[in-house]
Formats: sequence, structure tokens, C-alpha cells
Amino acid sequence: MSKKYAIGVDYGTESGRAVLVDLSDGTEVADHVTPYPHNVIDEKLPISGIKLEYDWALQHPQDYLEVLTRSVPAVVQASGVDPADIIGLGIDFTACTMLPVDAQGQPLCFNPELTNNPHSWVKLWKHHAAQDEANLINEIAERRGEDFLPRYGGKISSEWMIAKVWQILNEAPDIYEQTDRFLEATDWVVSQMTGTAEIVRNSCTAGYKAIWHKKKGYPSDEFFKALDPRLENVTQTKLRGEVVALGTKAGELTESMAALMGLQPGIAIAVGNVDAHAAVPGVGVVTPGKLVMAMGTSICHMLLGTEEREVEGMCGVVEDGIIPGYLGYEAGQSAVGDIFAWYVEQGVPAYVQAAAEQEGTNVHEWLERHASAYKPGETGLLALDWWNGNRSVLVDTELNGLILGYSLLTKPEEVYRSLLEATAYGTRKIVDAFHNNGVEVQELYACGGLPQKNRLLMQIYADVTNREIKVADSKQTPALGAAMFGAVAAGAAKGGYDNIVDAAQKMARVRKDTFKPIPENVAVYERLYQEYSKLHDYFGRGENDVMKRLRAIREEARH
Ligand SMILES: Nc1ncnc2c1ncn2[C@@H]1O[C@H](COP(=O)(O)OP(=O)(O)O)[C@@H](O)[C@H]1O
Ligand SMILES: O=C(CO)[C@@H](O)[C@@H](O)COP(=O)(O)O
Repeated sequence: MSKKYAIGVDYGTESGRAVLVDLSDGTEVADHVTPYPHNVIDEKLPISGIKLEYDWALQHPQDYLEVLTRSVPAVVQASGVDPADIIGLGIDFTACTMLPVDAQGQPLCFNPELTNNPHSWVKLWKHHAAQDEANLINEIAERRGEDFLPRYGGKISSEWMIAKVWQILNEAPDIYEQTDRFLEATDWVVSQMTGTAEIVRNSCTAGYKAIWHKKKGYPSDEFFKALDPRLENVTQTKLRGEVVALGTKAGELTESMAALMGLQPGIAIAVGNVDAHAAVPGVGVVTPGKLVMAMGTSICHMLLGTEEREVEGMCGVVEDGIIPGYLGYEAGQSAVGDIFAWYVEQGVPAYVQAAAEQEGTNVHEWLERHASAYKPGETGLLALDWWNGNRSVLVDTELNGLILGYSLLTKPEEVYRSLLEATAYGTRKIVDAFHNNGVEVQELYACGGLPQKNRLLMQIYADVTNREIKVADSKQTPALGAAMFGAVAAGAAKGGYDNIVDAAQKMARVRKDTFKPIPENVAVYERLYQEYSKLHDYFGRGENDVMKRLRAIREEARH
């Protein structure tokens, strides 16, 4: 049999990328990135210019299709591989990134009559405007003693499906009414490749983002009725659709999409997946004890376990949610690279930009180099990493960032370093929450853009967590994982694999170089982390709700 290949397509926050992978050893033969033409829509709607409210984050579904029709042909062409040897394709996506579609599977925002309503668009994972609904979901679920709450660390997030659906019902009942189904974007894109008659939902987003359980299904109609009588039957109506396991073949590539993507019709398309979850086999992790960090604009922390444990603020524990046969645990930080980007774009003085430009480097790299000259603790700064709220362990999108310890001598590189450190403390909170509750964390695996971009950041993470960090050898780990699932959907008989464990064992690699904790740094960071923890609890656990009061005053001032 000639060499066989699969394609993985990774849908990130700002761009989508396709990777063509050799199935014999995981070699990434070609990759191509398509930035989303409309990027993140968080100020005004395209065309109409309608202004969006604070905390909104939308996307344009057409951008996702553009990734398929630009990046997929590009990798096929660049690789020189015969399309007949490409046997499968898998995708992974940010999540919960959801959209309302009509009975034909068309996004409601494509309908000229509905396009001016912001609720007809894709709500991106970091759309945080459904917090009121999330608060009520939690209050009502707690009051009713719903058994699903512990599976989600005690709180359902405003980033997830039910809160977003309820926000649409509350603020745009006409859009809700005209919605045939609410879909995860990952399932929608898969349906566009396989033909909309066959819309299937993947067990990963259903489990982590829509409160679905392998044995119990969705929460009861009574629960939804208690939220709002209009939601009573939502799981049989607008959330209907078969939920199938990761690695399942969702269908086959249609003639029309094959022509647009430069592939052969009929190849296996795997059910959708989530970026962070696909990264786990992508980095070769198929057993417990190894926490995988997908590090980019945000961080998702993924871990396998053998028993269901309660862990404060985790995003969820889902049976078979990452690797079949294990409980998959997820936690996360909703801004990491985004915080550094904010500082580079909004906080850096002109002399730094000029110096970086003169030295032919970018501002991040300039700041990293200068920040590396400091020892842990030497800046005198301490920050809370809540620029986009706190996902784990507090699960509160209404918290904000904080930097303590400024003086007239504070330098930009010191601020930058304090922000890197703050995100490491945030990760340490998550590691401790798992480890101290019986879900062991022995070592860390890192993938995503950040480990490739910033060595200082990675050393700080090793020192703050006092654990060795292995880094994925792949530049596109989620896409590699997605390609593995594409190969599993195709099956061993076609030159793919029969299960994800076999695929990961053959195709994943980590770099030889690892980041090891440096004992003297560990000791200083331990003291700083204790200080971080005090601030974390003081501002995050209700002792001083000043951040929330400031938000309320801001809202009053805006209206
Ligand atoms: N040298 C750097 N050091 C730290 N962060 C960086 C650096 N360069 C870019 N970033 C941040 O990396 C993030 C993008 O990460 P990446 O993994 O490429 O994207 P995504 O999360 O969308 O998949 C941005 O938030 C950006 O601010
Ligand atoms: O929340 C999840 C996964 O559960 C992510 O999709 C979300 O944080 C976005 O990740 P990126 O930072 O774009 O890689």
C-alpha cells in the first residue's frame, strides 16, 4: 500500500490552519494558515456596523469555510501528495463556539432578514455576555440539587452552550424561535463537509459544554422548565441530534466540498473535536498523571483520570471526553497570551516599540529578553491574571486584572514579567486543585503557540509549578491530533488506525529539550505564590467585591 495521509484542521480564535500529516510517523508534511477575514467581532457587526455591547465576541461562519477552501488545497498542493492517498480529515475548534442554524443547516446570520440581529451570529467561546443566565443556571441547579453540578466543578460557565442559548431566548426570542438547532461550530463545519442531512454532535463538546452525560444524557426537562418554561423541551428540539464518540466517522466528504477543497469525494470525515482535547493525543498523552496545557490566547488544562473526582472550578469531567476508556478532566484560564497582547498593544511606551523595531525584533521578544535579566521576586510586582475573568478555579467572568507593587522606577519589562508570572500562578492553582483532590499531576506537557514563542514563560511555569515540562515537537499539535482522529475515522483497513491510542503511539512526539524547575527559583516562587493566593481569595472569593462594584458603576456610567 502506498503511504497514506490525513488532514487536520485547527480552528483557533483568530485563524484556522490545515496540516497534512504522514500517517506512518506523524510527520507534518505541509501546513497553511488562513486568518479569519472578520477575525473576532467584538465591537460592531460586519456590513450594518451595529454596535455590540460589552463582553460580546462573535464570529463569521463564512470565515470557517474559507479555511477549508484556502488552507486545505494549499497543503495538498505544497505537499505534492496525490489526493487519492489522503484518506481522512478531522477538525478541532475553539469551544463553546456556537451558532443558530435553520432547518437546512444554514447559519441564521446568512439570512438577510436576520443578519442585523447580533444574536443570529456565531457566539465565540469568549463571548461573556451570558453571565446573568449562567448565574441563574447555577442558582437554580444548586437549589434543585442537580447531580450534574459536581461534574463541572460546582459551576456552569457563561461561556457554555446553555447560558448562550438562554441569552438568545431572553434577548432575541424571534431568533430563538427561528432557530432549528443550536450547534457547536465544530459540528456545523463537519456537517458542511458531509452534507447537512447528517448533522451529528460530538461527545466532547456535548459533554464539556452542553451538560450532556454518556449515561444520563442532558439534564431533565424539569430542570430546563425551572430555568424558563420556554426551554422545557430544548434538548429534544433545538439541541437534538445524535451524540457520537470522538474518532467516529461523521460521514464522507461530499462531491461539491471535495471539489472546493482539492480532495477526493468520499474520504472519511471525523466528528468534530475541541482544540485543547485534540491536542492531548497530539502530544502523545494517552494515560493519567500528565497534564497537557494548550497554551495560546488562553490555556486549557487537560488531564486523564480513572475515577470521577470533584475538583473545585474544573470545567468538567467527561467519560471518554478526551481518550476513550478514561475520564477526561478539563480546566482553564480564559486569558493568557491575550493578556500579553493587551500589554504589548495598550501598555508599552513608544520607546520600547522603537527599540524593538530598531533591533529587528517584535515587542514580545524584546520584553522577554529584558525581563529575563531579572531574578524571581526582583521586580517587586505581583499580578492577578483575570484580564478576561477567571475560568478555573473561581469560574467568574466578572473578575478583573490587578497589578500590585508599582513604583516610579517600574519598567515595562518588569510589568511584562509580572504578567507572565501571574498566568503561571493561575496554572499552579489548577494543578494544585487537581493534584490535591486525587487526580494526580506528575508532569506537564505544553503545546500551542506560546511554548514556541517564549522560553522565559516556560521556565517560569516549571519553577512556579515545580514540575518538569515537556514540549510538543509539533508546531500544530491540535491539528496533528485532529488528523489522528481523521485517520481513526478512516480505519486501519484503509491505511489509518483503529483507535486513537495506536495513532498517538505512532504519530506523536515531544522535544528532547524539557524545562526543569530550578530549585532556587522554586523557593522564591513558592513565597510569591502564597502572596498570590491571598490576593486571589481576597478579591475572588467575596471578601472584597470591589471588582464587581467597579463593573456595576461602569455599567451605570455607560447607560
Ligand atoms: N513572544 C511571545 N511571548 C508571549 N506571548 C506571545 C508572544 N508572541 C505572541 N504571543 C501571544 O500568543 C497568542 C497567540 O497564541 P497562538 O497559540 O498562536 O494562538 P491561538 O490561541 O489563537 O491558537 C497571542 O495572544 C499573543 O499575544
Ligand atoms: O475553551 C476551550 C476548550 O474547552 C478553548 O477552545 C478556548 O479556550 C480557546 O482556545 P485558544 O486559546 O484559541 O486555543
